[in-house]
Amino acid sequence: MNSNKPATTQAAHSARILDGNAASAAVIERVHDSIERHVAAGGRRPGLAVVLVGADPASQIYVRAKRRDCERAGIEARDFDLDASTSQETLLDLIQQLNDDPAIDGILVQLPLPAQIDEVAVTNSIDADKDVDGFHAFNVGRLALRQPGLRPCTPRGVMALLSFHGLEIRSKHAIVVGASNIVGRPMSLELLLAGATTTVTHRFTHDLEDHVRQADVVVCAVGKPGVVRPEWIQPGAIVVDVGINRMADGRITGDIDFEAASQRAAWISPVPGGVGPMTRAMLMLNTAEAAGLQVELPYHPHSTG
Ligand SMILES: Nc1nc(=O)c2c([nH]1)NC[C@@H]1CN(c3ccc(C(=O)N[C@@H](CCC(=O)O)C(=O)O)cc3)C=[N+]21
Repeated sequence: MNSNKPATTQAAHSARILDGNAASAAVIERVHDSIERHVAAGGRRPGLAVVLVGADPASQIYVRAKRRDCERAGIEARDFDLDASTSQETLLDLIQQLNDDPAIDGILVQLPLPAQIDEVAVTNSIDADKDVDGFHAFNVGRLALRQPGLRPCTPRGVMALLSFHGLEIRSKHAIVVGASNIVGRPMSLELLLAGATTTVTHRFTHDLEDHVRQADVVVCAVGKPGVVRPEWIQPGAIVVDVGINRMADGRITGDIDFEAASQRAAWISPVPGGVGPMTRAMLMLNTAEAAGLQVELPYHPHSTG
């Protein structure tokens, strides 16, 4: 990554990489092992319904990657590609069928949805026990109350990425930058449950710099580059970049200047190859768990006690 830089600079200051590709492959392998054992013993192969409404190019890329992950995990993917003009009623009817289908363990409706469809109505129409995205109000409530339930894939994936690299965050000061429904807010709950002292900043925060400067763990989920400046990062901090931004040349980059932040952080997640693959691995894990399987993880999860 820094191969065009002098080796001395690299050795003295470069952060270690939170390798999402390696961690994701290890998780998917364990999911696969668990499923193949289950199937060999006469069990039914877990099924995941992937519903895509419309042909948003980014969504198509993610959905294609999820289908590949299902093949690697041994999950049966059932694809439902609906026209962009699909009515809410038609989508709710499909979800009802999938809720009632015993061969389907997980239902994922790719977001964002077209404007004529109410995302909240759709999310809450999914059987909470098949809600492998963890977006249903029941599951968000269970997470907040520290009850067992399906958890949102990206925050769960961030915790798994930290665990996989042996990083303990209990009693550390964590900051979450961004407070969205699907990343920032559930991320703050995960960190809180793992015992981090957790600060959440968002669009109305005035003193972002001061908060970042005090953080041992920085999770950035803004969705645009440059909001968190690398010089604010405390030397030795753990930096997790959840942002995925597409540049003019089609390549993707995170929210944080990776090269500059690497000179200060002890650990940093790259984009691509950091949180993104973990989100997808957690989808496979959630689907196996929704099917009632126990998966032996390749790491010790953060204790939430
Ligand atoms: N119901 C629903 N659930 C989601 O989980 C969901 C969604 N809707 N809508 C869109 C976002 C986005 N998202 C990504 C997942 C993986 C990568 C990923 O694997 N990224 C690769 C690179 C992919 C590339 O090159 O484009 C990486 O970071 O290494 C990216 C984005 C899931 N989302």
